[in-house]
Amino acid sequence: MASLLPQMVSASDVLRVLKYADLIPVIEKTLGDFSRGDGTVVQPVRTVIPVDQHQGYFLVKPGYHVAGDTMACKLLTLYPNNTDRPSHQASIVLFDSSNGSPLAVMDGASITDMRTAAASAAATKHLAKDSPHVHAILGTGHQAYSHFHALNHLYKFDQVCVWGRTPANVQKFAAETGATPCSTVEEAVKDADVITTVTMSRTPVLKKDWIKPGVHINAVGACRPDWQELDPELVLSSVVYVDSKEAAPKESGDIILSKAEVYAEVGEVILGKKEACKDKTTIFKSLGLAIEDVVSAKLVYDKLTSS
Ligand SMILES: NC(=O)C1=CN([C@@H]2O[C@H](COP(=O)(O)OP(=O)(O)OC[C@H]3O[C@@H](n4cnc5c(N)ncnc54)[C@H](O)[C@@H]3O)[C@@H](O)[C@H]2O)C=CC1
Ligand SMILES: O=C([O-])C1=[NH+]CCC1
Repeated sequence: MASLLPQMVSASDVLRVLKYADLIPVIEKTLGDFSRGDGTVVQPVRTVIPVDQHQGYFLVKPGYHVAGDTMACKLLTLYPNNTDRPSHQASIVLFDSSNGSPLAVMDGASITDMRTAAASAAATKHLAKDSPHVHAILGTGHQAYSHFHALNHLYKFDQVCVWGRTPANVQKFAAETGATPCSTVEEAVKDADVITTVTMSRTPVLKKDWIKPGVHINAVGACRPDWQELDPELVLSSVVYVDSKEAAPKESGDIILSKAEVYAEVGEVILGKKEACKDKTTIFKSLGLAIEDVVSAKLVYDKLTSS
């Protein structure tokens, strides 16, 4: 009988084999599969358990890609106040769906960083005006780095601007990436064609008056119903796309508190079922889909087992 012990896959294994050239098209297709609504993807809205006595959250995210016959579950902790370790830590268990055996336990933090940025890249491809020149990144944490690399994979920006609340981290990010350090949000976004918000803020950091109309915004932070990254006036004056129409009204403070209407899932645009309103300001409100973790884990597993 085959060994039932799953293979352990470290962050360095993930980073060695997972490349945006492979991942972005896989995530783009998966966002479309998710929005088909025909059972291709089976994925409940995630379970979030508040760990109040430590100001943390425990998230459980199972999913099954029926057409790809792939199933996995991500277990993620979100501890916003961590200082001696990352705010997001995770493991993904990939299963053999034909017999239920666990195939691998993978580092889920590295996969989360990359698959989230790949989803934003896919959304940007469909919702931003062609050939954007300037990308502004608000935040300097893990997602700031992954979004820098994923969007650079897609576009040759003339400039990437970065703002963060901690000046030393802005300088570090700029030195490591070549981005332009900015001391205010306004300075970072004023010429931007694409804006990515990847902060842990619970109150709006980006205002409507500071941006050029017609920009595309990847709103990646603020994953709790009472957390916001975007000024409600900005949300209400934009065309709002989400990853999941089921999750957004339950989880996104930017949508719930502004009372904005969701126009479509980005997957519906990818499928050609809904319009990409590129002449307007567009927002992709990303909350993160379990199925993104499932297909990314499968990609990692296939790469590792074929090499
Ligand atoms: N949509 C999705 O699929 C995912 C979303 N996220 C979210 O993206 C955001 C960034 O995640 P990571 O980069 O992994 O976190 P991180 O902990 O590595 O970085 C967080 C960044 O936010 C900044 N920050 C914290 N409080 C702030 C405030 N009040 N105002 C402005 N900046 C503030 C920190 O200085 C840091 O630059 C978080 O909100 C996280 O929950 C993370 C993973 C997946
Ligand atoms: O999808 C995900 O893994 C997360 N979304 C917000 C925090 C983590």
